[in-house]
Amino acid sequence: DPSEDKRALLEFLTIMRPTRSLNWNATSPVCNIWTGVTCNKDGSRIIAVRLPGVGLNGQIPSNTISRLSALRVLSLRSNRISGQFPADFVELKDLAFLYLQDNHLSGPLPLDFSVWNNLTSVNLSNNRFNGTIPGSLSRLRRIQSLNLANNSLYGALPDLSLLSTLQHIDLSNNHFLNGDDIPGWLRRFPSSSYAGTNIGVVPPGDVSIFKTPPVGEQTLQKPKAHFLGLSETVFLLIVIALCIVVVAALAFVLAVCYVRRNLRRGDGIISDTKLQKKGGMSPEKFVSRMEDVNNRLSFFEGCNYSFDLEDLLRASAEVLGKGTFGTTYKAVLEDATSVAVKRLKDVAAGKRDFEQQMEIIGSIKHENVVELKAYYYSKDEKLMVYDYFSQGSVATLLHGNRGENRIPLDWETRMRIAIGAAKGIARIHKENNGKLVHGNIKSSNIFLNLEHSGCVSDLGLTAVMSPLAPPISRQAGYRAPEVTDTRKSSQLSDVYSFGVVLLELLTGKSPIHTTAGDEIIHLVRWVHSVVREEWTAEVFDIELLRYANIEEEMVEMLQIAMSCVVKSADQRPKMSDLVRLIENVGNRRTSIDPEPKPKSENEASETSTPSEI
Ligand SMILES: Nc1ncnc2c1ncn2[C@@H]1O[C@H](COP(=O)(O)OP(=O)(O)OP(=O)(O)O)[C@@H](O)[C@H]1O
Repeated sequence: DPSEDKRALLEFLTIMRPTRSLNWNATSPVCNIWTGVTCNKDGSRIIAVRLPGVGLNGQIPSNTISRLSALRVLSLRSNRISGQFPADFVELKDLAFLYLQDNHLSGPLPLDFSVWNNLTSVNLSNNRFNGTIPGSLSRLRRIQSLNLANNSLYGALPDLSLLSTLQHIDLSNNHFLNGDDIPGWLRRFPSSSYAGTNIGVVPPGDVSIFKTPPVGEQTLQKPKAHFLGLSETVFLLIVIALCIVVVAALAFVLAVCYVRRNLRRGDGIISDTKLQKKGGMSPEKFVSRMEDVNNRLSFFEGCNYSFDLEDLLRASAEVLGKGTFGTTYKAVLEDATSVAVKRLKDVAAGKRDFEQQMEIIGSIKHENVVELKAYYYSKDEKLMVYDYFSQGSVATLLHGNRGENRIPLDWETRMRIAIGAAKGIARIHKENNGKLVHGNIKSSNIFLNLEHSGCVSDLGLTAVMSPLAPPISRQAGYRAPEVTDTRKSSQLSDVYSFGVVLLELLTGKSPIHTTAGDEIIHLVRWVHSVVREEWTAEVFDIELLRYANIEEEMVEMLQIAMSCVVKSADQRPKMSDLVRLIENVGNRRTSIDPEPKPKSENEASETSTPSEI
């Protein structure tokens, strides 16, 4: 028996107190009996410890695991391990596989990865790590898989171009990772591996060109930076206009000097009036010309905004993100009003059809549908204006900031999001004689209204977009199977996407995420497989395990979600039925226990699995 390794693990066990029995007994032989432990051939050392989802709690005590100096595999995934990355893991020099995903680890990543030069696969996803990604990762010459998704890492990416063995990387949903361009080495991986980051996205900041940009730096060469700069055509027009004004002013000054000189000489030929007629356009005329070229913003009835296109052009703008249909900006107007402006790309509809669709969308006034306030259509630009939601979307609330300052989304709020979104979508489905399709339901298109209820946005755009536009991978996790085949969305495909959002609320996982084998998988498929194999609490978001008396509701909601994501569209429930079903789950609770309370420490560690209910 590896007695020294055994002692180290027993010390680890005493402090971590797993909720599942591991059969780790001081008197029993480690190599044959102890759950999750593997020894080398002669039984002299422990080489693998695999303890996924066994209810380990708290910080890994120092000088315990680190004493297993022959360890090659360490999997402590899906527990409730907190604290920083254990500094003494540097002692584990032979480590090749490290799985610490789905825990509550925080703080920076280890600075020097080169101490583990055998590392082949690292998964630290779904934790609360923050700080930058260390450049020392580039020295892992055997690394095949690196997963840092769903943390709060920020800053610039190090150059990992030397990692020729790397086959899989996932950096997604580290919202503050940035970089103007996608580095060459990252381009060989699918875009889902850096979705939800700012890599390749214009950095947030003031990008309005109408605030006298330094020409040549932020103007024509960098079309991305122009947004509210609108199109290059409009921008060019303004530059030309300014040039003509300057030339006209110069001509005016020269002419005045010339006339004055002549007058002084007593031989004045041209009067001031003549000069003005000759001098071409005055600046005022330019403004009115511009107004002719640009249509105005079309506001919907009841909208209390008083700005116009010019105000919007002058506003400072910040990129919120790039989506399927274009880029969304936060624009702050001179009176400090903030609005969200969606700048559409690949619009196929002509002006008339576009306006008709906008009228349908803008006519929906419902507390669970984000109101379209205004739109703009010109040959080069198509804009949509909404209220700005400063809290961010449900996607941000669920998967965003997982660091120290994270505010967990409690069960009550998740239920309100689900009911609100269901009502909003049901309302949309009634529009246009019951034919309107949302077409893009996902958690980044759901916000919280003033009552903290779900509120859906970004509807009805598939109808005006080019069907030839390339499918966006970020939509993939939400797309019903029939939409992948036919590229046509329907109300029943909306139900499928809504089911995925429900699964997101229940599991806390993104629709495309990584699992134990470090393979990118589909949330729907993952939930199906877990439910098929065993009803484990692993399906539910660890954050939800803090709340008492919600297991039954979670299971009911899981069943509702599963009914939405069935393959065959006609077996899915209608949105109106879903509203009733979800309300029933919520109502039953409010009549028993109005506010689910966080559990006491003991209760939390004894959480029953759905099969035990
Ligand atoms: N009204 C709004 N207030 C605050 N943030 C918004 C608003 N509308 C959109 N956003 C955020 O801006 C970002 C980009 O949104 P956008 O709708 O362009 O793309 P998306 O939601 O990621 O994808 P898609 O285009 O498929 O909907 C998202 O993070 C979204 O949540």
